[in-house]
Amino acid sequence: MMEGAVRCSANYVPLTPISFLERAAAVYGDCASVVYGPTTYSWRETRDRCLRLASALSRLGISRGDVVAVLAPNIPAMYELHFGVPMTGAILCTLNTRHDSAMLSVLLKHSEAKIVFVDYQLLEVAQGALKLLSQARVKPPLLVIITESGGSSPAVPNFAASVDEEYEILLKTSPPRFEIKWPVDERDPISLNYTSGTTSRPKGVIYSHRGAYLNAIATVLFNDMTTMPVYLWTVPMFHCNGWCLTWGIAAQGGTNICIRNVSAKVIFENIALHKITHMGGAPTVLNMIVNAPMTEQKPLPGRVTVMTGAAPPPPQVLYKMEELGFHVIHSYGLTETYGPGTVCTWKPEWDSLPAEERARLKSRQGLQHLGIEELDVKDPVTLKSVPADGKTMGEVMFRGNTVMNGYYKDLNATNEALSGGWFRSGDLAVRHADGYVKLKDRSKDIIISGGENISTIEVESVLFSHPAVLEAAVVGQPDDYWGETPCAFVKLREGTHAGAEEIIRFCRARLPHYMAPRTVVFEDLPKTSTGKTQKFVLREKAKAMGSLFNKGTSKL
Ligand SMILES: Nc1ncnc2c1ncn2[C@@H]1O[C@H](COP(=O)(O)OP(=O)(O)OP(=O)(O)O)[C@@H](O)[C@H]1O
Repeated sequence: MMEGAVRCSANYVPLTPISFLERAAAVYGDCASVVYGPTTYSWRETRDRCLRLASALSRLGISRGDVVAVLAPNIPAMYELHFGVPMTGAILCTLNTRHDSAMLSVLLKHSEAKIVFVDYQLLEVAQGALKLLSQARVKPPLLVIITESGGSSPAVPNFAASVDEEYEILLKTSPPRFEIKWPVDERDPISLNYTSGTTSRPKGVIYSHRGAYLNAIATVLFNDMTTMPVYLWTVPMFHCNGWCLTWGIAAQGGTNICIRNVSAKVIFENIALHKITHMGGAPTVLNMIVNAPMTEQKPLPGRVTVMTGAAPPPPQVLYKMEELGFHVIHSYGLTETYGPGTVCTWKPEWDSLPAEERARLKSRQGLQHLGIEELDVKDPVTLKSVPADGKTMGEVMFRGNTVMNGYYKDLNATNEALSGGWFRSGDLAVRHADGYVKLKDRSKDIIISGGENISTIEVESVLFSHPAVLEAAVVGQPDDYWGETPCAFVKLREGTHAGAEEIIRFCRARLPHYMAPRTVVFEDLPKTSTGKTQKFVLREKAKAMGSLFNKGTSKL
């Protein structure tokens, strides 16, 4: 340290998003913080409720380092837990609302959660998980139910017999006087996020107060969120803490519009009702919006910025969103990068390009946001950067302050993921001449046919441009001659028709012959709750169909 410099509480405070709430209550005290149906809280009330929650938690025995889990949709309690739990020094573990009892019991056991907060509509699945824990002689966590009306919800028959506490009653009976347990070190854990489990068993990703603070700010900045945004909660808060905007909205004193279920109708209604300025959604949500029947669509009251990510957005969908007047921001990241890690920063000189070209440029994943020091596409063995030629593929790697602390109880996996001083994403990409990164595939999804790499994302974007195609996913089908051939799973728009031959012909006219699907299956696509297609399910199906070569068609 330079002579004369000191480090003390006057000039150094560990970074934590808890500060966002403290400031929001001071600066935006009377402004709406959380709206849910007829209920509206102000920032002062939200802070008061979070402090009550923290004092209730400590009364229930929660202290620094404990894990508190929650299984709930985007309701006010879910939002409050993002502050109330860290205020006690504990770690918030948000569970995926689509998990079954078996998976929940695995995650509850792994996380060693002391308490689990459960929305009343998810009580049965949670109780199933607790029963499995008891059967395995693991002490189940205390169950706190969240009802809609302070413990007397008729939707929960005799809940008193099956749960330990009720959320609103806990809040009512706990004083708002609570001495916040600030992080001792800003690297202390704030949350535990299990990955979506698209390609493997979920891994417990540890977020720190510092990383959460920085990623929330970076995300607010690249979403052009000025003071007091009105944010519609279409992204599940359980997914990377709502892409860190649970905390980010507090940083800007915004209003959180909570909704229990997401549909095009609900989205358009809420946008009009609350004058939404920002929202987010995986490409499947955007697809839902652009395909909404005219009767459900409503004119936008003003500029609505939509952050998309979690899966590759097809240019066609981006194009249609802009046509409807939405301003789309494309970001890419992983649970391990606190959700958003990149942004496809828009350049003014692109404004004058044709709409389709603009969508193509925007479908690229872009470059690192402010919280990430460096993003690179590298050879995974030599760690050499690939040339910016738009062709050479490498693995996307991240380095910076918004990369996870590690995987909970899995040091080997942590060391592997962070080896060489970079976080290895497992995603394959190229770098374009302007430096922007374009994802080609997950390394587990890429198809290798006759020694050539086929980017399933590229084939899917061609399929999406077919007027009858609503959704599409491409996987490798084992083939005795080629190794693998592309197999497309397609869901058609209602009221349209297209046969397999036509789809194949359409792709062959727009792609090199070897990249066009050889097989087309028409059916609904299996999805995770975070909007990703479960390609492993489709791969199994394609495998079960057997090699085309044996059927004498593969050499076409
Ligand atoms: N904008 C995007 N474009 C393309 N793909 C994206 C984008 N954003 C996220 N992804 C994909 O999502 C992945 C991250 O997903 P997430 O961390 O939610 O869990 P998961 O990878 O689905 O789960 P698991 O690791 O258990 O399989 C990225 O590695 C990438 O493949």
